[in-house]
Amino acid sequence: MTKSKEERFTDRLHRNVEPIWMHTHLHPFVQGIKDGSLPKERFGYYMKQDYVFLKDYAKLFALGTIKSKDTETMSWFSSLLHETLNTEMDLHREYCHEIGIEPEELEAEQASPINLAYTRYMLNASQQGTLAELISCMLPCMWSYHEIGTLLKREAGSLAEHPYTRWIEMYASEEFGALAQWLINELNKLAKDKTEQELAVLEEHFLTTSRFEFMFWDMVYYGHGWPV
Ligand SMILES: Cc1ncc(CN)c(N)n1
Repeated sequence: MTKSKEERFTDRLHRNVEPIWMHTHLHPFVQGIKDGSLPKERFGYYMKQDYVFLKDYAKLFALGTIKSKDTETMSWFSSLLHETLNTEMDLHREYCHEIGIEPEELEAEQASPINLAYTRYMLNASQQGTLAELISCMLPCMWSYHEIGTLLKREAGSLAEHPYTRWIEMYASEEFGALAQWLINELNKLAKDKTEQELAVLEEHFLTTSRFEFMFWDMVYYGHGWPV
């Protein structure tokens, strides 16, 4: 009889959030990207809010270098920071340019309540906590987007005339997947020395930020802003 493969810590994390991620994949905003039916103005609002999000999200990678113990780990975080600011945010700048959103408008965009709550949660937990806490906060962002991109690429059919081809291609790409995979591997390494109590804290961060991911899609779809 073959021995079943040992479960990694991130398998456990993924299993716990599967219902949330499934709802995320089926969210009308994500489905609208897939079939191209999402109105350009809605996509533009998402691009602007996501740009604000990424400005803060990128700071987590800088914090990652501060909390790293060796130059190889520092170098990975520095690549993640560079890719986010230059490759991923270039996509946002390009889409905004095409939609007619001026660079000044993009730079001046203010975070919606959900956006603010999500980034403040991650920045706070990452500043106060360990490197493992930092990665467990940031991981649903990278991992769930790669899953979504991969699924959409498989399900969308021809992307030749599709309005959101570049978005799908970026998040489905091997390059993006490799960055998410590095974070997964790193978290599994760090988890090996943790007590069950410490693992439960990591699990909580992963669950909370997975919920925020869903709420972010919901926010850009329905346009939830400040009530007054
Ligand atoms: C809200 C959100 N989550 C994740 C990603 C992928 N970096 C993103 N761009 N925006």
